[in-house]
Amino acid sequence: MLDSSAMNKNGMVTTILTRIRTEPFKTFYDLVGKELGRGKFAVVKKCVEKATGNVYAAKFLRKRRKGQDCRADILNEIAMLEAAKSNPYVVELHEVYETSSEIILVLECAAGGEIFNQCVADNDEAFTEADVIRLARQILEGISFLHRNNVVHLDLKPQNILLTSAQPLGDIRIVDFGLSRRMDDKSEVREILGTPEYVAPEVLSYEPISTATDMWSIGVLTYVMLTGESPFLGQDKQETYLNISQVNVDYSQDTFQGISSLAVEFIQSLLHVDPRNRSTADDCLNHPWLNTNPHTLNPTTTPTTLEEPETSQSESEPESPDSSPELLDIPSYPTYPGKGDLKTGRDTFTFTESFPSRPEMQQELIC
Ligand SMILES: Nc1ncnc2c1ncn2[C@@H]1O[C@H](COP(=O)(O)OP(=O)(O)OP(=O)(O)O)[C@@H](O)[C@H]1O
Repeated sequence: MLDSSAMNKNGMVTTILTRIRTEPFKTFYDLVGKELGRGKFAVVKKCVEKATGNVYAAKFLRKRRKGQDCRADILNEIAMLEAAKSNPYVVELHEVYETSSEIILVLECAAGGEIFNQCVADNDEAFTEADVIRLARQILEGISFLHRNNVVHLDLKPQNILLTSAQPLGDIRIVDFGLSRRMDDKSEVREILGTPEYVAPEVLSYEPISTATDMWSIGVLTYVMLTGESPFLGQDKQETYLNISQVNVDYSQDTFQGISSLAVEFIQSLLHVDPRNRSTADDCLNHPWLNTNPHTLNPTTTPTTLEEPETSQSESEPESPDSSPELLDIPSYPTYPGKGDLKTGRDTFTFTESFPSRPEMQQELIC
């Protein structure tokens, strides 16, 4: 459990237990093969520990980003990984090195790559519903562990769920704790960050963030894993935000062809505007969809129309987009968009460009 005294006002923790080594990384590791992946400020490369021959993934994180010192953000990422150390579904942190310009996280290597690849794969390589049930259980066990330890991930998406092997299909590992925060009962965390397609409505409306914020993303993630389509992705970011704030989701039989109605119910239990109405990770683990023999599941018979936005709004729900100050910055509101054949995009953003009404937040999110 993380020590709350080590937490700053935004839920960031910068006190870590891991010793940061300053010897040259290459004295102990050889870089091998091609890059495993990259994000905005990091590149991840496969490496072999010379002493043991063990393979790891070295994540090279730049300390300076857009002219700002972001070492504290990296320490926070390390602290979050430490908090999740004993969970098998969270990537394991082996060692940390530091140079004048970078911090290198030596992580367990998840050799099967991102589940994103299978989400957008052609039919024979795409996940079956039985695969999704098994992987969703693992994701939820990892997330339930994080939430019990007061950690919210805040960037759950198919690019941050990796596989130990792709074929045969292995187990999942949750990665990228760069946006993760510690929650406690005493302080509220409100931040504008995440990846537009996966981000929860309360993030867009600058309401407090909670463990339920991750649960929304799990609803989106499950949708993408089952259908290969991103439920809220619009033609541009504004349309995506509008789709999210109105919970404009296509649950049509066309989209959910051959998928059980229990799966649809499971997703619906997560995609509620009001975070209090969303299932928790433990509720999800008890949901019948994850506890039924996949071979006995019946394909869906859900309606073919777009879901109506939720009508009864509580205090914490954003009101209609017209009265939401953040969304008022959006230049024009499209009417309900036709979804067409949208596939999931892979861009990661912080919302620095899209919320000009919150300069103080933008400053914070420059990293
Ligand atoms: N432990 C790992 N094993 C194998 N591949 C990894 C591992 N960690 C990360 N990767 C690959 O590198 C990519 C980038 O890693 P990660 O998301 O942690 O970087 P990031 O810079 O924090 O990303 P972002 O800009 O999305 O915040 C991942 O999507 C994945 O493809």
